[in-house]
Amino acid sequence: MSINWLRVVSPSIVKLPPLLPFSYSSPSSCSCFSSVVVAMSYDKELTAAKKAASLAARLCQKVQKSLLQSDVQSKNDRSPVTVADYGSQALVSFVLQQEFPAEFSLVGEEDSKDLRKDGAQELVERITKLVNDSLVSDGSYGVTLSTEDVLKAIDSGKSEGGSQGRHWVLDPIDGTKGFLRGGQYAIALALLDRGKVVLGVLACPNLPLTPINDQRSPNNEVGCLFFAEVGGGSYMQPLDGSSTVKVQVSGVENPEEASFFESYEAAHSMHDLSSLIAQKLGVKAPPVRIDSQAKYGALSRGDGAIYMRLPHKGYREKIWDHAAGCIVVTEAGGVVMDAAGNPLDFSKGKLLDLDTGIIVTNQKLMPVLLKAVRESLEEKASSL
Ligand SMILES: Nc1ncnc2c1ncn2[C@@H]1O[C@H](COP(=O)(O)OS(=O)(=O)O)[C@@H](OP(=O)(O)O)[C@H]1O
Ligand SMILES: [Mg+2]
Repeated sequence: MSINWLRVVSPSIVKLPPLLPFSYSSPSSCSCFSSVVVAMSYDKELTAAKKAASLAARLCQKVQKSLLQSDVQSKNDRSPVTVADYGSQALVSFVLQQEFPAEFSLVGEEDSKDLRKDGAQELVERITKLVNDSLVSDGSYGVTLSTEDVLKAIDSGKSEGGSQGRHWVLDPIDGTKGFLRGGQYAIALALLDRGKVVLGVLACPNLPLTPINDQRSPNNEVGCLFFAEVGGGSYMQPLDGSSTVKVQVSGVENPEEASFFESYEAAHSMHDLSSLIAQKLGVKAPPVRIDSQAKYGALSRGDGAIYMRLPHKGYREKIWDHAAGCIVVTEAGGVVMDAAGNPLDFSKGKLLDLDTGIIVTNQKLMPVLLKAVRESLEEKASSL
């Protein structure tokens, strides 16, 4: 890796030290894991998670490429994302089970119910072919899966998670709308150990390797893999597996200089509320709207300083939409909280039990962001 390349990428990306062999006490502000010191290494799990997510990313890239090249694709045809979603979950599940046959539990977004219905056979065959092609190109396992093997691998994701034992947490394609649009999406994989997120991997096939909106360096090269292990920092490498860099969140202290991320889809986050909060903070830059947990990845390397996710009333957040992103950001020095200032609790099963929304920023900006969020929520409530 050349130092010049590092300089171009971002001032907040610094040279890579070797990965630490053991985890150590986490910063008290970190919301993803325990403040108890646990001398535990998850290196083997991290290596497997990176491999699984990278393979799944390649599978998804292949499907998205053919989707975008196809001019007969109807706007409402969700079959490409369906095939890639299930294929990604089957592949990740298969790889993790091969690596950890003794102890395996996966909380995945998908299950095979719809695939077992009449008329789904052709879909299942397409998924199986994609998975087998990926396994052949990897060459590690020397097996060919049957359609039933693939359905079983998908269904291994039925765990409920919780506060006991270890559970993998997977969003096989986070940002399905972005995937269909040709925009951002992510394969998000995390490991919970006794209810705490201890590692996370975010494969973002369409995220530029250089900072988003950087006028000086064109975003020609895309495909980022972010990964973090508790106590070991956050890292990014190109999806092709070359040079790794350590990443850090933005050090911006003046909110006027901060730019913020939010969901691309207005249905997923209240853009009017985030705009009010940004106004209170004096943020000058317009919002950066991108799909999926690619937002956490981009924030972890300092592309922007704030991420606000403020779903409409009644929406319940799922752990697979935040677990990997949360540890990637906290290990990069950031803070992830709900809108009331509580850390996220991943030990309660598939759902997060939280107040109003999720906000993410660096340690310096969090108090002012929380204040602006509280005031804006009060104003919104009194105007109803
Ligand atoms: N109504 C509503 N409110 C809030 N969030 C919702 C809602 N509906 C869905 N989702 C979840 O949002 C995930 C997509 O993440 P983003 O909102 O960051 O990206 S995007 O703007 O939708 O593209 C998306 O993840 P995927 O389903 O994996 O794509 C959903 O889990
Ligand atoms: Mg999702």
